[in-house]
Amino acid sequence: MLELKIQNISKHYKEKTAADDITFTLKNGVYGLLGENGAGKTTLLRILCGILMPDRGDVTLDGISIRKMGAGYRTLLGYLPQDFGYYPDFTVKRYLLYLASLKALPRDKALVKYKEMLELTGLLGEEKQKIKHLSGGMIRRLGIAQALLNDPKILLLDEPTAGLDPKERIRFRNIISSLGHDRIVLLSTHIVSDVANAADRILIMRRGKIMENNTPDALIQAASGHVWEFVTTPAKADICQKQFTVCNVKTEGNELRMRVLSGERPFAGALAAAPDLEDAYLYATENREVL
Ligand SMILES: Nc1ncnc2c1ncn2[C@@H]1O[C@H](COP(=O)(O)OP(=O)(O)OP(=O)(O)O)[C@@H](O)[C@H]1O
Repeated sequence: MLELKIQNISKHYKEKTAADDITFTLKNGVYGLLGENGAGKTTLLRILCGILMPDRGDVTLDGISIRKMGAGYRTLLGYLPQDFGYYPDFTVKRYLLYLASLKALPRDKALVKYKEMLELTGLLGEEKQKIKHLSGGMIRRLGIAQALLNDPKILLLDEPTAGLDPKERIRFRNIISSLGHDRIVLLSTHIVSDVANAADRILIMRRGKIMENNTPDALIQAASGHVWEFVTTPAKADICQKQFTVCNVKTEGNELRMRVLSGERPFAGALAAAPDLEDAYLYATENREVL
């Protein structure tokens, strides 16, 4: 099993710190990289791809620096950038075969592989369609198809569900879940539900640092006892918004059902609620200064 080690990685853009002494190890499985916009996710993924040099630290695969591996590393890698470049006038088939040739796949293998990828991503039948005529969701699926052409052992996906409707998100999540058995999959997103079911581990990134690296269950467990629900009036809800981190608000007739984070029971009538991963993410990031 491959072991991708990220060791003391730092990256600065002028005075901005995008990666701040990051250390963690990836093995086979699906990892969700969660963080708000600007947390440093894209920077980290680009460093893992070897297309961005860190100021400090190193990334090693089975003990060998990826800088030294060069092209050998790239053959093991599949990458879906946030804004992946595609050619609007290319057909789906031409695009995938073109990408396969860039990845140095022999033609006969490419012809088999591109069909397999179309099947996996639900695009079979769209071969002759020009990319500019595909929906946003189909283009994203085409993005994952190209990233998988060389059967990569390391798959890096940067915000793959951005702009997708709920049905496409579910479709995408199902594809991701099926991929983590025999490879490293790292998926960056700021949407918790994108990784809630698919990820074996969750990395939470904030201001260039990895604040948490744990299983979803362990994160949920840590938030246990800190999530409360109660029904209140709109006027009182305003006060609560200022007092607590609010996980959710739902209208119930003239009143509001609030779900908040609190170290102790906020009111006599508040009931302890079982945390979900969204609550756990808020709990892990709320009021915690990044050291
Ligand atoms: N080329 C650059 N020059 C200057 N600052 C940059 C550059 N690239 C990123 N940054 C800054 O570094 C920080 C991390 O950016 P990055 O794109 O890695 O975050 P992100 O978590 O991927 O955010 P998003 O979800 O918005 O893409 C941000 O504050 C960003 O403005």
